[in-house]
This record gives sequence, structure tokens and C-alpha cells, in this order.
Amino acid sequence: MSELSNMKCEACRADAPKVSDDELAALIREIPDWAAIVRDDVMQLERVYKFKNFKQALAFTNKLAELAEAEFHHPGIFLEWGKVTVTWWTHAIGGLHKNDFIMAAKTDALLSDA
Ligand SMILES: C[C@H](O)[C@H](O)[C@H]1CNC2=NC(N)=NC(=O)C2=N1
Repeated sequence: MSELSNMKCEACRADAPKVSDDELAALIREIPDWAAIVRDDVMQLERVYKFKNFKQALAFTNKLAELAEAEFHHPGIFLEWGKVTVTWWTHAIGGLHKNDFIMAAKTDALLSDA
């Protein structure tokens, strides 16, 4: 588990810088199951989680929602039977901030929670 999962998000500010190419290259290596994609001109982190059924996918979704509220940083969540697609980016800057990598690592850590 990456050290990122033990960090706290900083407040989202509109003037915060997006991660640089070098920062992106270093940070993405810490969350190897995530992809950095560009959607509607916005760089985002995305991962698909697989589950046995809808009930388990929903339970994970609810845990993620609690995490987002606790950190006041919110993902895109697409819930389907047996699948949850999670997308992280920072709306305030229209791209990726270190917060997004922290939250992706924290999202992964939810899987190991009981
Ligand atoms: C008003 C604004 O949406 C809030 O300050 C927070 C809430 N959660 C957020 N979540 C994400 N992913 N990006 C934001 O910029 C963001 N801003």
C-alpha cells in the first residue's frame, strides 16, 4: 500500500497548480492499478473495481462516499452490477492535483478494510 493512502488532502483552491509531467510520472507509479486518462480535455485518474454482485458493488460505493465526505474531495462513481468505475480529478483546477492520487490510494485501501 502506497504512503499516499496515509496522507490527507489539502483544501481545493482554484489557483492550485496541476501536477507537472514529472510529478504525474512519479505519482502514477505509486498507484499502478490506475490509469491517467483525458476526458473532455480534463486529465483524470480512473480504475474499474470488480465485485461478485450489485450488493457488494453498492457497499463499496457507500464506503467510498463516506471517504469522500470525510476528505471533502469527491470522485466520479459509475455503479453497475459487479462493477464500480471510480474517477478522480480536481474540479477546481480542471485537472489532476496530488489530492487525486492520495484519494486513489485511499480508495484502494477500502478494499482491504473489513
Ligand atoms: C465547492 C467545491 O466543489 C468544493 O470545495 C470541493 C468539493 N469536492 C471536490 N471534489 C473534487 N474532486 N474536486 C473539487 O474541486 C472539489 N471541491
